[in-house]
Amino acid sequence: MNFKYYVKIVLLLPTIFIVFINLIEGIINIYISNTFAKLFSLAIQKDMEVFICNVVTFLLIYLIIISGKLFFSLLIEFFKENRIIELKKKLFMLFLNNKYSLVEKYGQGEILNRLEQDFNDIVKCFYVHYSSVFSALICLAGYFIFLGLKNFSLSVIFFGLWILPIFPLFFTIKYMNKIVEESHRADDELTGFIKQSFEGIEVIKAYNLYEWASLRFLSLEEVSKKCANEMEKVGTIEDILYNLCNNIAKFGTYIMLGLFLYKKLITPDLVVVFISLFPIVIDNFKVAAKGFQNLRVEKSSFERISEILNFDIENQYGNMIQINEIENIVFKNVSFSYENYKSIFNKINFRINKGDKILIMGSNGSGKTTLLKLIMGLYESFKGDILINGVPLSKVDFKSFSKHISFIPQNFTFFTQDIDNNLNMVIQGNLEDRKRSLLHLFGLDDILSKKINQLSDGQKQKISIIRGLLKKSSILIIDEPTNYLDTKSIEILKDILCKSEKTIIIVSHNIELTSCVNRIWRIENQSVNEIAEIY
Ligand SMILES: Nc1ncnc2c1ncn2[C@@H]1O[C@H](COP(=O)(O)OP(=O)(O)OP(=O)(O)O)[C@@H](O)[C@H]1O
Repeated sequence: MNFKYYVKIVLLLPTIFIVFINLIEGIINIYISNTFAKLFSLAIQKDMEVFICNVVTFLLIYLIIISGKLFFSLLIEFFKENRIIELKKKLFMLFLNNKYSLVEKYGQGEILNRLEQDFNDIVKCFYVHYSSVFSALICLAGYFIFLGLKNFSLSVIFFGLWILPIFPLFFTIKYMNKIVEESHRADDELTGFIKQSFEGIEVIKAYNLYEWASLRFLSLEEVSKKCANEMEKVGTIEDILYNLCNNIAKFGTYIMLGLFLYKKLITPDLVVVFISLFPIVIDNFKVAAKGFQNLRVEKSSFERISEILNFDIENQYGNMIQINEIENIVFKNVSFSYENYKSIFNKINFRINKGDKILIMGSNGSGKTTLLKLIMGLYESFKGDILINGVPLSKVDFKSFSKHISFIPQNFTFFTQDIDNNLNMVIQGNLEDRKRSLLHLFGLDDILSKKINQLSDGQKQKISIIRGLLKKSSILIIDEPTNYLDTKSIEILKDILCKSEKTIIIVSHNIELTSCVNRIWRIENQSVNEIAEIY
């Protein structure tokens, strides 16, 4: 036979079978309800006490299930709200406490949204999972106490039949997991692209990228839709298999009940209870099995959150050695690479002494900024030793260390729109005069009335430099300060750096700055070479 037809028949068979079973079920239902009515009146007449007892116990099981579900939902809500706040707080504290690797690992900015979403998914999954397992267990317990004590082997046979429908779910779990993961990825990419487009709308307009952006959106949307379709397909197959097994179990139950009733092994009121319990047990098992399925899908989210919630800030960052003054910073055989990327530094060695003025040079991407961040103690995942006054970085209290460091980054990071606030937040004591004189020196006298986003890039760079100069610190670390500066401003900066008594580490391609440094380093081939030492 043609393979295609064969496949079609195999796929059609379950549907035909389900229609057939439903048909028979309908006929049986009419017959059973008819018979029940007769048997009931007989049962009530025969043993009213047993009948009432059975019905009350059955109602009790229902009550426990409903109140249990309510209890679980309240518990989870309580747990969720508290944990989400705890999660945010912990994240914030972790980032403040120099767990910089986390920022690098999960991406700045995105992490909070991502983790909160993960967390909500997990809580939802846990709620569904736990409350259904709870309901299924109560139901089963009631079932065995209620019926099992009267006829244990009979109860086991029915139990075996009733759990039959959940087996197909376990076969689809693996495939479903893969599709759900792909779907998450596709959704993330689509959302990321929309966000990028919003942020980069100027570029899209300036370069006339409407068509490209629309096409990119459509292609990402298509992938997203494809995943959603796949999920729906697997869901349908899952439903067909579930319904098939469900009907087989129902069919088997009815036949056996009829048989036992005929042989007088059970009483008619027990038959009613068996039939009423059937959908409760099966439905809860199904939801519980689905809960397991979701739990597996959410495993990676769960791991991410656990890593953060289980991180013991007190132990990790408590009892650290305080740094009162930085005498020297020593790198011994330090190697570093960003997670899963090729090595940036391979066994580098150097010593920075108090009062050194070091210029770091190197081609784009050679690792200059990375080296500055390593010196500032921002990364924890390096190999080798970084020693502050001879103390390993891992034992140094980060806050007491960073107090001595001032950093002028390559990009402009400001925390409020108010220029004066951005400067004042780093100032200790009364430095109003110094602030005014620096602003004057860089030609920014009337700037304080403006907002950050009203400044030109050169003016922003100057504010960033002034902020770095205003912080009371013994080490000044500067990353490419001259990108947007005019020649006059470069001269002013050079003059300030030359006169400064601070330890200065400066990354720059600007050769003019060499005149006021005593050491020049070049980064190449994953190593740091001292190319000049000037006394
Ligand atoms: N977060 C990161 N994850 C992975 N790789 C990174 C990350 N940050 C930087 N890199 C890579 O590390 C290398 C060094 O980057 P770094 O910014 O230190 O270079 P740089 O010498 O300062 O460059 P530039 O002169 O362009 O500013 C580059 O190849 C870069 O692609």
